[in-house]
Amino acid sequence: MEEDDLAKAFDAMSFFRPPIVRSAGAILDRALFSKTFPISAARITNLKKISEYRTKLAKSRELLRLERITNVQPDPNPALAPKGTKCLLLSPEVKSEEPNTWSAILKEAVEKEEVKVVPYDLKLEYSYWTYHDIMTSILPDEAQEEIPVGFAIVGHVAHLNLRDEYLQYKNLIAEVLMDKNPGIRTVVNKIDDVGTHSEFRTFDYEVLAGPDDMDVEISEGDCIFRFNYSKVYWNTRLQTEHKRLVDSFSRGEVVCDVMAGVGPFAIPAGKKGVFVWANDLNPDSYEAMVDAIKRNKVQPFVRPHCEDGHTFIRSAADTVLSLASTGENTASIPAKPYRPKYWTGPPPQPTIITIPSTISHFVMNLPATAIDFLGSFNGLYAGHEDLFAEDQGRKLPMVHVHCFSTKSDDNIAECHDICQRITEKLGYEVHPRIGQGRNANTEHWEKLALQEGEVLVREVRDVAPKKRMFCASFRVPRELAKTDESKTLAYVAWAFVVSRIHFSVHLPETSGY
Ligand SMILES: C[S@@+](CC[C@H](N)C(=O)[O-])C[C@H]1O[C@@H](n2cnc3c(N)ncnc32)[C@H](O)[C@@H]1O
Repeated sequence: MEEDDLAKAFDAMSFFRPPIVRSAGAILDRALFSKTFPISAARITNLKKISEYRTKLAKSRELLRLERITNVQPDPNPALAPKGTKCLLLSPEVKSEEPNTWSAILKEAVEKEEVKVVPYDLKLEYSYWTYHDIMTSILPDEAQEEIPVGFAIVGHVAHLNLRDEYLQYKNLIAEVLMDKNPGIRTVVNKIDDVGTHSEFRTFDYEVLAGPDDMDVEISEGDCIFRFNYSKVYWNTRLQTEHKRLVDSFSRGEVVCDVMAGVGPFAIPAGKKGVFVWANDLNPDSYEAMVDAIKRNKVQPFVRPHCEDGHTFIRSAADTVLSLASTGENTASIPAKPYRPKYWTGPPPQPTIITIPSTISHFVMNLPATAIDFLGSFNGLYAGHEDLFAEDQGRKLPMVHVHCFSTKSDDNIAECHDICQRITEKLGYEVHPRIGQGRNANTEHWEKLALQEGEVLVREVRDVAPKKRMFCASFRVPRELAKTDESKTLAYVAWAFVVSRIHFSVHLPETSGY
């Protein structure tokens, strides 16, 4: 857009403003938002010339350019409109009574009697204005600076987290939000911090508009999930993290999702042919995950569990290992029902896939406390060390543990903080991966070739002004997988004492963090 074009667009924006209706706190009266703007229109006498004049008047920049309003309208004259006469809406600068405001193009068209410039009343109603327009018009001056715009949409539910100063307008905000987002039927406001309500990371809420119906259906990662949003954890903002980890798993691997929720890692992973041992302690999450497994037809790949993550880490490793001994280490994938019309051969056979005997990845997304679960990896494969002997070509599992830390520009202090916490809980000293870019591509763990004790700390998202969520990935150390727990407990106690006396980490000058 040219500079004066921009200026014109800006003028039009400031000309077409909704009426000021300072009724915050009161009932939303939609009728008060109707406003008539006296502008002009070019009546086109010959219908066939509409498109020609539309182009010409656009060129002379006299055509009205207003979002969501088409500039070809029925003629304002009630006698002509039914006959199909059309007009082109003009910019507010073009006045029907003042030919000196017309361009040469317009003047010439009028002289040729192909166009007549007539007054036009453009009526804009409540339905025209955006959420932001309406809130600007309703809220008092002191509340204009940060009009609430951020909310999560989970199915038909809009989830607000209003700041205290906006609570007095909460019902108005909710009503307008619902009016302006046709897919939203219920608006709720969070009334405490996630996690304070329950260990299952659910939240207390208040319904601001619509029915108290929290049964939602959502789609993520090409999968459908149905759950009650008040009973289970769901966060739309984790979509990228879910996809990132799922993309990094390979078909045919075994993944253990220790805190799986309703399955946003597990179900899409299953859909891509990854075997998933998926667990959540919350019975409602477990139920929703069972439903999602059926709904998305991933039964051969995803096995749901409902137990404490501390014990699940070990029981999952043991179960996967014992499958071969009981002959249950295969999955049967039904053949696709489609067959060519004249097929006379035998029905297509299911595909049988062998499930590996060891787990390739553990996912632990419970950022507030997941690091505390790391002790369970001690002795994970004690007595089965030969499984990971050099000649077996098998790697110890990767652990992807989510956690919170502080926020900084380079994440260096945070990487060390996270590694120190992992060291303490694991009973094995780990350190940040050196020379790794802050947000390294993790699609191929093999290519990253993490060394034993190296941790790749990846930023996930900011959760508060001073708090960031991370995902720390590392391979279970060989020593640790075979260590018996009594030795580890002694190490943890020793590490704890040492960390209280002195703990310092030096970052090599070449660090790429
Ligand atoms: C932050 S949510 C993450 C859920 C899911 N992975 C996701 O990405 O949406 C953490 C989950 O851990 C579950 N949880 C809490 N304590 C647990 C425990 N001791 N063992 C297993 N799961 C637990 C909660 O019920 C919740 O579903």
